[in-house]
Amino acid sequence: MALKKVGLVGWRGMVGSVLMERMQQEQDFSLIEPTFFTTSQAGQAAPDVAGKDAGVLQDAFSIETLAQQDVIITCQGGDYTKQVYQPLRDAGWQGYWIDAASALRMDDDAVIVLDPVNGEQIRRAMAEGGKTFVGGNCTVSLMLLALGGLFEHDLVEWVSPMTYQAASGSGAKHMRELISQMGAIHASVAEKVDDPATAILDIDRQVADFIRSDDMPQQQFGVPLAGSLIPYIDSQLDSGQSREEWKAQVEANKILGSSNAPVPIDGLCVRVGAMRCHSQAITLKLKKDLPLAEIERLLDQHNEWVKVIADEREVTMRELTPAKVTGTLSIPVGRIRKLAMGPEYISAFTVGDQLLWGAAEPLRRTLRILLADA
Ligand SMILES: NC(=O)C1=CN([C@@H]2O[C@H](COP(=O)(O)OP(=O)(O)OC[C@H]3O[C@@H](n4cnc5c(N)ncnc54)[C@H](OP(=O)(O)O)[C@@H]3O)[C@@H](O)[C@H]2O)C=CC1
Ligand SMILES: N[C@@H](CC(=O)OP(=O)(O)O)C(=O)O
Repeated sequence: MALKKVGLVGWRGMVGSVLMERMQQEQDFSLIEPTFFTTSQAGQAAPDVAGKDAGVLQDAFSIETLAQQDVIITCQGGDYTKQVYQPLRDAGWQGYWIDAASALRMDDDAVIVLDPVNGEQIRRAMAEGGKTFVGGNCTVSLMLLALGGLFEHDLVEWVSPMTYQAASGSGAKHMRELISQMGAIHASVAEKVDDPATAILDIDRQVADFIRSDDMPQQQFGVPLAGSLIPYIDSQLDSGQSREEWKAQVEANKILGSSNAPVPIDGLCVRVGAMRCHSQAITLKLKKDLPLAEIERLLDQHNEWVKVIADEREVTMRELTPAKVTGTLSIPVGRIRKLAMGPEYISAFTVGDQLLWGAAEPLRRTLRILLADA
């Protein structure tokens, strides 16, 4: 079956825009007949992608129009998915649904897609008639790409990822607010910063007073992020975990196909003042004592994006940071060493762009697999 008709929902949002860029870079549009949907601008001109006239924007709530698509890719968010997905299926639509939102991830008939880790599972599901494919949570996908070599060889007894998550995970408005907070802090003390004679403790006091004041922009986050951090992401669960922390074990094990005997994965998720790269400091226990060189070899060879960074100061400071990784598909992993707790206890630090591998890239690669296998 030729799967040409692809409907795109959420394409002008932040994740959707990154997806559009990547689809253009990889010439995905040459393989499909795109239809662009909108929840707010139906009838306006569709974007010009790869010189194709895609007509006008279609109503993203029209079950009838959606049902004409072979494939729907949505980055519109969980509320949209909840509103539209089931009525579309109930109307008899048998097409492929590829989604960035978390709403359907843990459904039995949905596969969480991260093909460098579970490509076989994705292809098997497609061959067996699976129609629902959902991108994983960003920290989960980025962790599995970094540590895939150890999971693949069933070497991991447990993992504790402590995250340093970027503002982009909260959305575009939050990214703007982070920059506003940074600018406002500087503006509040600029003269003193420029005067080398000023006492640093005076500057510090003034900055602290400003950050705590009502003048600090915080409409989106509700609290300061710049000059501070937020040790809670997503909603509160009865388990004591945040929902973001809960996702780590359930989603990672679903991707790994180990939900029946899950690898324990649990840690704290923290928002920091990075723009769009999530970092994770990982403690893991191996099932056996392996030489460091072997651990590094397994990690490095797992996929073409992961890159082991030697545990040396200079290269780590240059290569293993959000500033270096942002806007790229690279997944560096470094600070790999044996911890004092024993030879099976390993540390690692990894960074990844949460809009690329963390959100958009697994979706377009799933479309590619579909197009190749159809
Ligand atoms: N942010 C992230 O890191 C991640 C997000 N996701 C998922 O993706 C979903 C979408 O996230 P995100 O891309 O950040 O959401 P955005 O808020 O950037 O975009 C969502 C929608 O808002 C509408 N919109 C209204 N005004 C504008 C505007 N000025 N510019 C662009 N779009 C506008 C668009 O819909 P329309 O054209 O219909 O009006 C757009 O598709 C999330 O809800 C989540 O489920 C998944 C992984 C990571
Ligand atoms: N919760 C993530 C971003 C996100 O959208 O995650 P999910 O797709 O699991 O809802 C963050 O804040 O960094």
